Amino acid sequence: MISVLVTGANGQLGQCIKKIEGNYNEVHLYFADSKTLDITNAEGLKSFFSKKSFDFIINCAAYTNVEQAEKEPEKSFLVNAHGAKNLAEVCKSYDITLIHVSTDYVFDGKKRTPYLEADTPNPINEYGKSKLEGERFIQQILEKHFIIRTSWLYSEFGHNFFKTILKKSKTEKELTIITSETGTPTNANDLAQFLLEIIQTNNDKYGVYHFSNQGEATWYDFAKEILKFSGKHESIILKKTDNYPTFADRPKYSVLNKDKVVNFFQTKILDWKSSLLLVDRSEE
Ligand SMILES: NC(=O)C1=CN([C@@H]2O[C@H](COP(=O)(O)OP(=O)(O)OC[C@H]3O[C@@H](n4cnc5c(N)ncnc54)[C@H](OP(=O)(O)O)[C@@H]3O)[C@@H](O)[C@H]2O)C=CC1
Ligand SMILES: Cc1cn([C@H]2C[C@H](O)[C@@H](COP(=O)(O)OP(=O)(O)O[C@H]3O[C@@H](C)C(=O)[C@@H](O)[C@H]3O)O2)c(=O)[nH]c1=O
Repeated sequence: MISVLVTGANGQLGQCIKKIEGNYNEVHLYFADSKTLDITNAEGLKSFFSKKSFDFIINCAAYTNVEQAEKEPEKSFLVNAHGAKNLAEVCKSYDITLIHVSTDYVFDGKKRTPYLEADTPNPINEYGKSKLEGERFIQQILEKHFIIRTSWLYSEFGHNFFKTILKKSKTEKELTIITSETGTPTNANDLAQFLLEIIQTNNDKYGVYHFSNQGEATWYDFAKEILKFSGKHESIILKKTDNYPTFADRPKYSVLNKDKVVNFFQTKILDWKSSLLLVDRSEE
């Protein structure tokens, strides 16, 4: 039995992992939410790990409010950088492999072809800067790590663009959506499955990997497909804009190149539009 701790378990990705728990008989998952295990509390972590043992940690704990991070960057750094550092230290002490989730927002968006793992990050907002610092702490402290950068996560759980558009479509007749940012919407259920596949392969190909769904879209394209998905595309006016006012800057282009995960893990990745159709409709 492989013993795995999932931190930040009540978040979007944590809940997607919980949903598929039953498909992996050889993996025992222990779910810890932010109250049970605060990754910023180094002493609390030491006490927790002195009583329990794990082979892997999947770190789903993060500060993910991109807008708010501009106003309180210290909170974003506390969780995304120092929390990640604390976990790396614990993993080193107890010989645990850390699977850490990071973001396309570590890039500045100046490229026009999909970002490779070898491309130099240059985040343009506080959330992205804090996530990059977290990556760097892990790389400095711990050999046995997988850093999985993903993008534009959505699912039936938590807060995400998909759910925002569904909610807005219930009360508003018209939506205005940005066309000047291109990336790849990623079904968090697909990512959850990939993370458990990494554990199952039990390999030592440590390092940084990019995982998202295939293809690319603007937020406008994504909103259009969400409205189609919910059958609202004929009743709501969808307007394009290239300037939606926000506190945080976002990369204009953040599509991730997935060749490395496809080659190393032989994983099959769905196109973003096909995967959107598979989201659980009961939560709508
Ligand atoms: N959402 C997205 O679009 C994307 C996310 N990512 C990355 O994917 C990962 C998962 O994201 P997602 O599931 O969407 O995020 P969520 O915001 O849905 O979940 C994050 C979870 O972390 C918990 N958390 C916050 N602070 C702490 C802490 N100090 N100790 C323990 N837990 C804490 C939160 O708990 P509480 O609510 O109680 O604070 C929450 O349950 C993150 O690393 C994120 O950076 C990458 C690309 C895109
Ligand atoms: C709600 C809304 C947003 N937008 C714009 C604002 C912004 O530029 C873009 C995305 O909006 P959001 O704020 O929902 O998404 P955002 O929080 O930026 O999403 C990001 O979250 C973090 C956690 C990540 O790691 C990223 O990969 C990415 O998923 O869409 C519109 O144009 N119209 C709208 O009605």
